[in-house]
Amino acid sequence: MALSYSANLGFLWTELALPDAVRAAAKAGFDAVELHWPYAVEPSLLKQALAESGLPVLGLNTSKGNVDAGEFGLSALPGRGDDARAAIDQALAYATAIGATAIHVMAGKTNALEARDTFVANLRYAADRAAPAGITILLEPLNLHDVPGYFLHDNATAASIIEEAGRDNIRIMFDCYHVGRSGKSILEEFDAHRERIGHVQFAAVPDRGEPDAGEVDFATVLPELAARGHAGHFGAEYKPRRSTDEGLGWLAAWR
Ligand SMILES: O=C(O)C(=O)[C@H](O)CO
Ligand SMILES: [Mg+2]
Repeated sequence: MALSYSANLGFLWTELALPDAVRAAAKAGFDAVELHWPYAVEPSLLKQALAESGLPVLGLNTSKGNVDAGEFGLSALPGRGDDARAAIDQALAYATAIGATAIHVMAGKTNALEARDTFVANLRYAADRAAPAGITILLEPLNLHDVPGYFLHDNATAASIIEEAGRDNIRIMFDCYHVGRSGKSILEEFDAHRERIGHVQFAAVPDRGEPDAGEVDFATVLPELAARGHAGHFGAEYKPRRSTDEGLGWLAAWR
């Protein structure tokens, strides 16, 4: 079975302007692109590059908030409802302008008692506004080594939050790197939450470099995830050890 790969342009070709990174991903043979925080780029420039390349754009993230204050997302932060909803509106407007099909609503760093209720309310807000445009809302557990204090750090919690939110267009962004870095089995976690998974990402564990090195044998794990039911793209969200182009041997080898 041929797998489809998406280039995460938050990490790949970061030396290029975003529209040129889209062109580089197409030239390298990727099937799609996905973004982190594209907001500084005029959407029409991105749209033009996407149209030229013929690649779909899968998703983007809501704003991190006040980075200088250490924020990494807003949607689970009690008392920040206006900012969280503004970030969701911004993401929806940008996604609609470029034709992106999903938005990762970032929870943020908090251990407040009201965090879960706050996150559920903001996810419902996002899902209800995204539904008419056919956009999926993603939530992503991040490992606590990389993002200490992040509210959402395991798939079981993500699944129960989705259940509680009660909207059909909310899914888990299943990042194999975060699962592996948390010391869990990628296949077992995938099986446990398969019905709720909307997108899959990957990178070497534990260094987050190219996926053809490290503790996880992605050359067999990714086809196994496809065989177990993942029909979508696999998002290459890794930090190249040297240049992006020098590290693309895996893409040709796994085709
Ligand atoms: O860090 C990740 O794994 C992500 O996918 C997010 O977009 C946040 O950086
Ligand atoms: Mg990820």
